[in-house]
Amino acid sequence: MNKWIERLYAIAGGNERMIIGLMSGTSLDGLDIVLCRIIGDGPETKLSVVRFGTKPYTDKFRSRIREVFAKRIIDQQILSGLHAWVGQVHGALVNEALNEWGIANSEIDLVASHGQTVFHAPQSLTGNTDYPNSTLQIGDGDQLARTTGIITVSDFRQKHVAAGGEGAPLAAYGDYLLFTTEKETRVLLNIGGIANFTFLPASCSGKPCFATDTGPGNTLMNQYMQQRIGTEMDEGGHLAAAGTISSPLLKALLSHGFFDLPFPKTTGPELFNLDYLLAAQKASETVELPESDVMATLCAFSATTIAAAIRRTLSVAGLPRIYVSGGGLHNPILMHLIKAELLELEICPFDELGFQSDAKEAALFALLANETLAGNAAHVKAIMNTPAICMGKISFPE
Ligand SMILES: Nc1ncnc2c1ncn2[C@@H]1O[C@H](COP(=O)(O)OP(=O)(O)OP(=O)(O)O)[C@@H](O)[C@H]1O
Ligand SMILES: CC(=O)N[C@H]1[C@@H]2OC[C@@H](O2)[C@@H](O)[C@@H]1O[C@H](C)C(=O)O
Repeated sequence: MNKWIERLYAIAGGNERMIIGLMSGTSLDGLDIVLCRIIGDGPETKLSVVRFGTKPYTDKFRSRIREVFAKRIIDQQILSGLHAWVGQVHGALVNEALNEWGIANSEIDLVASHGQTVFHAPQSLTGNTDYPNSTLQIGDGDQLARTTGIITVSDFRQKHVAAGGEGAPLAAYGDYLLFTTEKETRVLLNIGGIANFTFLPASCSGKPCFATDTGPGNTLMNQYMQQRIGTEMDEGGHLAAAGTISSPLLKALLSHGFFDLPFPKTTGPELFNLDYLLAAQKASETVELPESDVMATLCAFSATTIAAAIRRTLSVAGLPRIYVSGGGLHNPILMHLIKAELLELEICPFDELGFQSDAKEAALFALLANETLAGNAAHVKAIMNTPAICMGKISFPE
């Protein structure tokens, strides 16, 4: 028998696994690397974070990804090269982290890698029913397995798409296993480039959980800052704080049909980008607005759409408590606007749940890999309202 299949068989048959989860988000700040000890599986899962770190990307990495990121027309030679190169870079960063932590690669059972999303194309975005929903993550799992010598599970979103989903959000599964309680209805809001939340009704209510994107989180604000000011982000929301919200521009930004779609739904910077902003500015005759007013309006756009989406859950299972993670939590203007729109709800940082929020998304992919090894397709079906599936593709080092 192939010795790696034998090893995989032994890992799958055990009750405790050391799994490294990797997440690379749309903000391109770095690779989140979390080492999890996972005991059990399914509803019995116990996950603890052994180590966590974010390995910052170089400017070269960022600019190479931005050559293809969310663009419809690109150089295929570059995309092909990036797929392999990102796998190598991620593998090298895992090796570096393990080395710094004083942990041998041979102590790790699996790497669970999300990869880097470069294009997300649900039919709701493309309007083209000749093709199924699709989504593309690069950073090849074989490269990771070769570079680290560790069995790698990657490309999780494709099975969800193949089963009729949009490939996202996948967070609901891990959120449900780790953070559902009997009495408290919770909304786990993550404000990354795109904002999304998992609705977790108190288990005593018997209502189903679900996860959905709400629209832009930080992506539009970041893109505008990068183009107009030359900085990665509006640190502390200072520029937005200096401006005034433009009602006509906000109204034009809010007019897209995405916001009326039922849950669950997904989106990305393929829609929410500077062309989208310019079209809204033209439609509302606000092309000449000062930069601070545009930033104040973009901040209000994210806050309004996040709050409106959460408001739609309020009738389902009592008033939820909102736990916020993602970089948007560090933008005081954005948080102030969200709180102002949801005055009756308690809104607190996700870390209050006793779990480091920056490590959460990477840990969720470790957990999905754990389920794939355990063969818990039926749990996925029950929790995520999909057909019975196990997600991810398995790569051996040899
Ligand atoms: N101090 C701050 N002030 C303002 N904004 C901030 C601050 N810190 C982080 N952010 C915002 O959060 C972003 C990073 O968020 P995060 O790391 O959650 O994104 P991501 O994981 O790449 O996104 P996604 O979840 O969509 O893939 C930054 O690019 C910035 O827009
Ligand atoms: C296609 C894609 O990469 N989507 C990401 C992105 O980042 C936030 C939001 O958009 C969410 O839908 C998803 O990530 C999380 C981890 C998810 O799948 O749950």
